[in-house]
Amino acid sequence: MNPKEVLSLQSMPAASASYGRPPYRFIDREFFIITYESDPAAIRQAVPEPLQPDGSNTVSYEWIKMPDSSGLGSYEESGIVIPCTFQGEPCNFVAQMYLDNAPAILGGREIWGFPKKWANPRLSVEGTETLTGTLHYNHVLVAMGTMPFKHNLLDQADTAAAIAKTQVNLKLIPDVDGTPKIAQLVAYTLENVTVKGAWSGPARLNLIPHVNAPVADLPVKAYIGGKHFIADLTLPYARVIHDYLQ
Ligand SMILES: CC(=O)CC(=O)O
Repeated sequence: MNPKEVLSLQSMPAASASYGRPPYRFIDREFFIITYESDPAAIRQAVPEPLQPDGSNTVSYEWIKMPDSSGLGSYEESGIVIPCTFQGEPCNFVAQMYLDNAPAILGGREIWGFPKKWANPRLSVEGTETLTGTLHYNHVLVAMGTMPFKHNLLDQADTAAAIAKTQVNLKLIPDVDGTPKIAQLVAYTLENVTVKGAWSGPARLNLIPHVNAPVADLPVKAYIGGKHFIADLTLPYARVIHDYLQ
């Protein structure tokens, strides 16, 4: 391999790329999102400056089922998103993410800086009527959410706008000597969103303390509600909005 060939490689390992080249198109991506009030001090601790929590004291706990994801495969994901502002503009900070697909973990961390760890999320309709999300970490249940199945229609244009809200990750990559090599806030905006169905309803969420999957560090104080929607969308490359090393 000559240097030009090295620089044209998609990703490690050189012998076989771990993930396809973005942008990634997701077909029938199914979301279950429970929004709740949490502890303002816990939210402030989880959000890296210069991002600011948006003052609502809310957190969204998510399950996402992705049966058809170009460049990645089929997988499920679960995690925590915190509504914030960056320089006064609204965005969502992705605080924790757990999933069961190696290409999506590797590509997600290496390109966008998603805070991804391996675990076993599941989104399903249990007992014919209850939309149910679970997250197991090392075979131990750490999160369970429930919502009635498709009770109230949600506006599809509002849902598409919510999906296209700017998302922000904290990308951290150490250098070979252990010092930070990359320390950035990275933003991206989902594109070409087509909402295929969207529903709302009451929801309940149980978060269980676990040191390696600390979802319960953002405790539930009061429920706001649940949303369930299915959409096609594209994840493009990202942009750096803040560099901690400059
Ligand atoms: C590649 C990705 O990071 C997309 C996702 O898993 O949400």
